[in-house]
Amino acid sequence: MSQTFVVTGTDTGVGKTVFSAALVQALDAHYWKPVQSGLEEETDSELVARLAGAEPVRILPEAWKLKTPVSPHLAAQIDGVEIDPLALVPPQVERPLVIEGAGGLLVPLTRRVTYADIFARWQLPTILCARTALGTINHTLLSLEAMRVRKIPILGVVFIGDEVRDSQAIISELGKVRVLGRLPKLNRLDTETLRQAFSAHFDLNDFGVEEV
Ligand SMILES: Nc1ncnc2c1ncn2[C@@H]1O[C@H](COP(=O)(O)OP(=O)(O)OP(=O)(O)O)[C@@H](O)[C@H]1O
Ligand SMILES: C[C@H](N)[C@H](N)CCCCCC(=O)O
Ligand SMILES: [Mg+2]
Repeated sequence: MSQTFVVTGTDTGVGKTVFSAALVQALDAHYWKPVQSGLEEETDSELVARLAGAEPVRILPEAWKLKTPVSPHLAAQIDGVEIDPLALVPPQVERPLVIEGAGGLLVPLTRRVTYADIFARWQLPTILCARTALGTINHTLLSLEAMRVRKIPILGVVFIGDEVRDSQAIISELGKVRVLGRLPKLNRLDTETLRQAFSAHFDLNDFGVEEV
């Protein structure tokens, strides 16, 4: 069976979806956003489809699509529904699968359960997306601690942003974590620039693919 990866982050807006699109494109993978909160603008699934050039069959339907761009637990309450954490089971698919959480690690899906609890149950290789900007050392090390205390399998950290060499190094050293690569901020964000950036900054061997 092909490999499934979970993409989480140190915060909302760090670049999980853009990195997910790059990985989906590189692995010719499926993408799944179990819970989408905020439907006014382009959804994460739509962004991945567009940036990865993925045909519709590769984009798996969200389990919950919630109107308001807030924490999933509140977005569900506003829509008069409740997210059932036990219903969040990674689909069995032939291709590799990239699953994106929402916001950062400890984002609540209900008033009792956070995404970290789900990732701990899934026991899948989990990628932590982090900014390179000031503040990321604390956010990233805290997120790694939260992952380790729950025994969430950590594949590594992906930095998103301009290079900040010492922040990246101290996170790797103190966090005792592999840096999978850094996705630069792209002035023009499209399928081709994303493909080139991923190819230049990441090694497919780190994602279980033998590079030929
Ligand atoms: N490498 C990049 N180059 C250029 N723009 C980027 C890059 N990564 C992210 N962005 C931009 O930053 C914003 C946030 O990115 P993204 O939607 O991927 O964050 P996220 O972590 O998935 O957020 P959410 O928690 O809402 O899912 C978007 O406008 C996106 O276009
Ligand atoms: C709406 C946003 N785009 C994400 N889908 C949800 C982010 C939840 C963040 C909750 C919080 O950490 O305060
Ligand atoms: Mg996203």
